[in-house]
Amino acid sequence: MSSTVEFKEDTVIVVFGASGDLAKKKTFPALFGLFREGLLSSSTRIIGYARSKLTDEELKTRIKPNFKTPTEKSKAQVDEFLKMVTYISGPYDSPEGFQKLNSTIEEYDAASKVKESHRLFYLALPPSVFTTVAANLKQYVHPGDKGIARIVIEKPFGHDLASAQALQKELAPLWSEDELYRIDHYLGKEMVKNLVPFRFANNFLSACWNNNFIKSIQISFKEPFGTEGRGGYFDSIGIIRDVMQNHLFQVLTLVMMERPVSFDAEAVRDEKVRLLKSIKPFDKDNVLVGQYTRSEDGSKPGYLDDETVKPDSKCVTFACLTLQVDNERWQGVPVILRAGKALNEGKVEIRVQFRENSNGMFKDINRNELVIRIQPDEAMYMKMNTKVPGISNGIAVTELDLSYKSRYSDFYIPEAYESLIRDCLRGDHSNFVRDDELDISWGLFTPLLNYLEGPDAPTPQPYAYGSRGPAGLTEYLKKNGYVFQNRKIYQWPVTTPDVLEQSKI
Ligand SMILES: NC(=O)C1=CN([C@@H]2O[C@H](COP(=O)(O)OP(=O)(O)OC[C@H]3O[C@@H](n4cnc5c(N)ncnc54)[C@H](OP(=O)(O)O)[C@@H]3O)[C@@H](O)[C@H]2O)C=CC1
Ligand SMILES: O=C1O[C@H](COP(=O)(O)O)[C@@H](O)[C@H](O)[C@H]1O
Repeated sequence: MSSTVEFKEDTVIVVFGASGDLAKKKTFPALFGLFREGLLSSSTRIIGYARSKLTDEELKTRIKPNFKTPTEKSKAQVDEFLKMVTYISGPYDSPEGFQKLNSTIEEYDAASKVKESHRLFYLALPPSVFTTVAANLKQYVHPGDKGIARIVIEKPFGHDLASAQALQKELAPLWSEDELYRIDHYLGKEMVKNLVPFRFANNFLSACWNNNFIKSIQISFKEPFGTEGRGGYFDSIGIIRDVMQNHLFQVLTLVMMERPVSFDAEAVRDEKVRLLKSIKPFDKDNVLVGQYTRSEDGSKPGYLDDETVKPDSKCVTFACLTLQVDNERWQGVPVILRAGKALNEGKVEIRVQFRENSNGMFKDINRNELVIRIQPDEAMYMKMNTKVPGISNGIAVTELDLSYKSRYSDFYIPEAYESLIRDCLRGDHSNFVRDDELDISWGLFTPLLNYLEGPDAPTPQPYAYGSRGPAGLTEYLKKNGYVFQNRKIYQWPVTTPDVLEQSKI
């Protein structure tokens, strides 16, 4: 059966791990969001499944507070949506619950007289039970030739190359790649989804998107909070596994891949894989790692203050890596990946710096820089050198600015999970991770992680909670090709004459 069949009326969605945090904070609110926007049919049946003994009403009470209800109409939609939700309590590792689930779905299908059963299984579960649940679902709840089943799994897809391959080996005989949807929620973010159209639908960009014009690329993830409350969990993971190997690498492939032959999911993913294959092994001597300490004012704890963390932990909560893509388009362009927790702000952005203007008529002219802000407040701005307005002949830095808040104030931008669940219902794999992407990215990260977690690991540089990162950061960025713009001649949002006056030809 075709993988691109769209699931519409009478679809059954089962959320495993329904009693957990992810389901409560992301999965159910996303389903409600789709319903609210008219993108989920009211004949959909949603079944929560978990081990906890809960009634339908208890599940509903638990999930409801996280629903977004911006209008009076949407408040009224909550009860309507909750009528679609029921709960089954059952084990993950034995047949009973799965058999009950199957008979419940069969009853729904019979009542709605469906010709073909459409079942979406969402595993909001820890990796320790992924394969057990996947196996039981395949055996007891898959509709076989009576319908189509899709299964969504959440990261982590392994801890290193060997475990990722082992997970894949267990899943592959059960669920075909066509049925499997590996979520990386960054692929559902508006600005990330925009990368392909932005890059390939603008001819001027295509012409300069290469090493003849681009000097460096930086992809940066900053979070203003630490691991408070989940340090024990984070300790064996670290920031590189947590956000770089997955989220930032997904962004990187979309920024740097070649033009796919079409929007077809496999065409896009083939190009991502080709790009990944061109990345050179990381240079372990060109890595900056850090771990946060107590904030300067003492109000926020250091990483090691968490009792669930080993007192001598070398866990990396901040990392900066520089990689090279060894192909004709990108040879010689450093790509800096930067990620950290407990920093001075929350921000995820891509910065593309262009080569300096070679014309000698200007002095100290700034590089053009394209900033694509993924969050908060989606925006794209291109820093340009222009004449100071008025009588002056000075050159000033200003920006061509696309701020979504003002340009698209009336548009509804879905949450990442809404967008991805919708893609899954439509049978569109473009924004999901394919198995071979994992092999290559883990193949690149595993030697680096082995080094950082091995006997010769460098001690992470301390940085205070709430700072920009370790002291060596600015130097590191400079050494690897990112030039910090001259702040004296650039102000946002208002550029006043006295600022502009500072730069003259
Ligand atoms: N459409 C919009 O919303 C627009 C908003 N703006 C806003 O204007 C402000 C300025 O924007 P922008 O010029 O892009 O600059 P940013 O303040 O975002 O910083 C530019 C870059 O320089 C780095 N940096 C910051 N301080 C230093 C330092 N002391 N030494 C070395 N590197 C440093 C930043 O790293 P790090 O992140 O670590 O600080 C970042 O990579 C921002 O608040 C931006 O959001 C500008 C244009 C359009
Ligand atoms: O996967 C993860 O992502 C979040 C950041 O997601 P965002 O959508 O809020 O940017 C991060 O906090 C978490 O540690 C990580 O596991």
